Amino acid sequence: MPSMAQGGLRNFTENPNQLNRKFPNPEAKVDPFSRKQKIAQHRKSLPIASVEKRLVDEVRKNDTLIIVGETGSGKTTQLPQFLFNAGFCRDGRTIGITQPRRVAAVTVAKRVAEECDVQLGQRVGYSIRFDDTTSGSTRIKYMTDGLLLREALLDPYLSKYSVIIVDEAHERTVHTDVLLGLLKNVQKARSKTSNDRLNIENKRTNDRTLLDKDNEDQAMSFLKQCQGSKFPPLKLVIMSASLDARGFSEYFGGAKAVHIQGRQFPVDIFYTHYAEPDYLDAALITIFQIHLEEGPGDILVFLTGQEEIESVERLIKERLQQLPEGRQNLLTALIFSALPSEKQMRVFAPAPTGFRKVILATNIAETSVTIPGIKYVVDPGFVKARSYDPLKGMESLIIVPTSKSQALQRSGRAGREGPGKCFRLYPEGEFEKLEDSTKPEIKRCNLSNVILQLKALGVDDILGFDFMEKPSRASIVKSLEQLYLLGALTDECKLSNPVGHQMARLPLDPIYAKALILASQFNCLEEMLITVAMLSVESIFFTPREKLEEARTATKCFSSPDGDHLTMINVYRASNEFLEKKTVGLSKEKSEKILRKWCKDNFINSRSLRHARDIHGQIQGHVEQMGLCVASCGDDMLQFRRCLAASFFINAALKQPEGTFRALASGQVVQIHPSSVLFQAKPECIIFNELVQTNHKYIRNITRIDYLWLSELAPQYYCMQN
Ligand SMILES: Nc1ncnc2c1ncn2[C@@H]1O[C@H](COP(=O)(O)OP(=O)(O)OP(=O)(O)O)[C@@H](O)[C@H]1O
Repeated sequence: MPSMAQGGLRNFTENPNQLNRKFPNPEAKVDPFSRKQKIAQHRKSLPIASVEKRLVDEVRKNDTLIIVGETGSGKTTQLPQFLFNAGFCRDGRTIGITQPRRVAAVTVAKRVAEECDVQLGQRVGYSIRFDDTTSGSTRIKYMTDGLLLREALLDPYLSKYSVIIVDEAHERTVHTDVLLGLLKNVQKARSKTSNDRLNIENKRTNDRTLLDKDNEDQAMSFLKQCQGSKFPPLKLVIMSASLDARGFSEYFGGAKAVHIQGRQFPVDIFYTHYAEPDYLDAALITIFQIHLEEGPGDILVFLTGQEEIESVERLIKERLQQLPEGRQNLLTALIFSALPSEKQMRVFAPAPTGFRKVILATNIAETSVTIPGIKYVVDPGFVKARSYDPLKGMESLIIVPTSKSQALQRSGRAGREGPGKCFRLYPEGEFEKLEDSTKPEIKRCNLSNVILQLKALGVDDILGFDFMEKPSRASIVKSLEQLYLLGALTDECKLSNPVGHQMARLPLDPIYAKALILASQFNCLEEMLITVAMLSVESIFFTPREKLEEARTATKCFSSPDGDHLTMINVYRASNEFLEKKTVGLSKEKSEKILRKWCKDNFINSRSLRHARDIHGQIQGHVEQMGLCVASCGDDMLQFRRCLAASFFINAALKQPEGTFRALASGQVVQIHPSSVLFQAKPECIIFNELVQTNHKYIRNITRIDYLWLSELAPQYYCMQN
């Protein structure tokens, strides 16, 4: 391999339209302030600080307000504090701020608590799935958009909120879009209840004689219905650095949009001269180029997923060893959604003195977060996105170029504490060709989860729901059909009782929620809990290219001839046995260390396994709360495979004469992924969980089943087809 100096120095062109290049470098200043004073000073210096009064006035005057301001201008951290100080929580109500991602909700809440000089969980807190730090005194609450949707199930008027701020609305996650529609309804309902209350009360006091008995009764019954719902109108603020203000304004009936001018620090943007044939290699070279040639500051690199991140991490470590000892001071830190939260938080810890940190991240670190120390961003320009084919009912993940607004958000992660640099690994001309914004997720995903939630919220007419951008009729109909086939909906398209309601309570994809419910009837819920947990993480095995044979031999002892689901159960159980035998009486840290070693010896990805164990515990809590019976089928794996067939019948496939498979639902020709334990065996009939589209259509997570089980266990589908 060529040395870095010879091998791959990239030439970058600098974008002539850099922003605000004249800013002084704050690192050069000696800071005489204490941390508290420093924070106060920092807050005053944010561009948003100069428009505090105007923003508060606009929120007072408008029920819905759209705020667009540069990344880092202070929207997320400051606006809630401005509104709190202006009295928006005076009557005990709360300001809610939604984020598309958990990590943003957590880190921003921590930062704002520190800025307010309060303990997290007091005035300022966060609430995300499985982790709630709020208390009765929380008035500024950061949360994920999905969590607010779940709150609406219990409190349809969202009565405890005076203001809801939908942050990073440009991301247009499916949850954001559903939330926007829902918030519009809540706003209407709340202004109706407050107007009606006002009208009725006015009538009762001013015109008592004109109010006949019936009307009075009606009015009283309405007031009773609204018991506890003396709601002031709900204020709604939509924010982002890069959203299409006009589209949002139109959706909210001509809502006002305000723009906050200015950014805190400049970020210089660089492009490559030519297109890069291998963006991972280009990223690697750029990382080392920065490390060897640029001044101090950490590096943030955007990659598309766990596998890519882990392979770049390995390559960095290998290449570091080729550098002289004094230049090996580069540490890696990883962040992606399948990583447990406490591990994700590690990227926020400063690098030890004398070291530079390189953070390898997915788009989880793209918006809202401030990672202290980041001065350089490396952006290859790709993202893994969901894609859905409603005709085939198939969802897949594909790697696609980012949009302009994503590129802008990524570069915005530098320049938050001082001037920064962003290296885009594509030519400037390519940037111009990118889409302005990302296609809303609701237009490219399976909607069964969303529809289940809307039904549980009492929205029955899904086709008539006021989406900001309506998903296609075909995908709504396909998802309704899937929910019906899973037994979540009745013939009248209402949520079924109890199955539909139970499914809506579980924070999982409907197909997995149903699998758990079915497993309690098949007496194999213990096995299904493990399966669902293991399916929720990225690849459980870790197969380095150079140790392929060794890995194959080591993992053989877990392999089940029946398929990947049973193999996963074997791994999980083996790890349990190992922990029980080897770690009795040891501290948590020691046990974890020993388990990591065991994973390494067995070519198991210890991160994925730990995460699966975590998820397992959380889902088990849910199913126990719901009163499902957690029993094991013991060694009767036939029973478990029948349950898999009953659960995942929509994803069944039959072997074709030439060794490929035909998915029964869509008719697509697919191939077993080489990572599957059934890659060689190729049984006659299988069910699978995932379709991955690269140059081939691969299916993963596969179990062998008997073809006849399909019509026996899923007659609603297979008898209908014949
Ligand atoms: N956790 C943190 N640690 C250190 N500084 C922080 C932290 N969070 C925010 N800041 C500082 O506050 C500034 C404003 O952050 P904030 O998230 O409010 O901006 P924003 O306008 O919402 O940006 P974006 O659109 O990128 O989310 C940042 O540029 C950074 O300087």
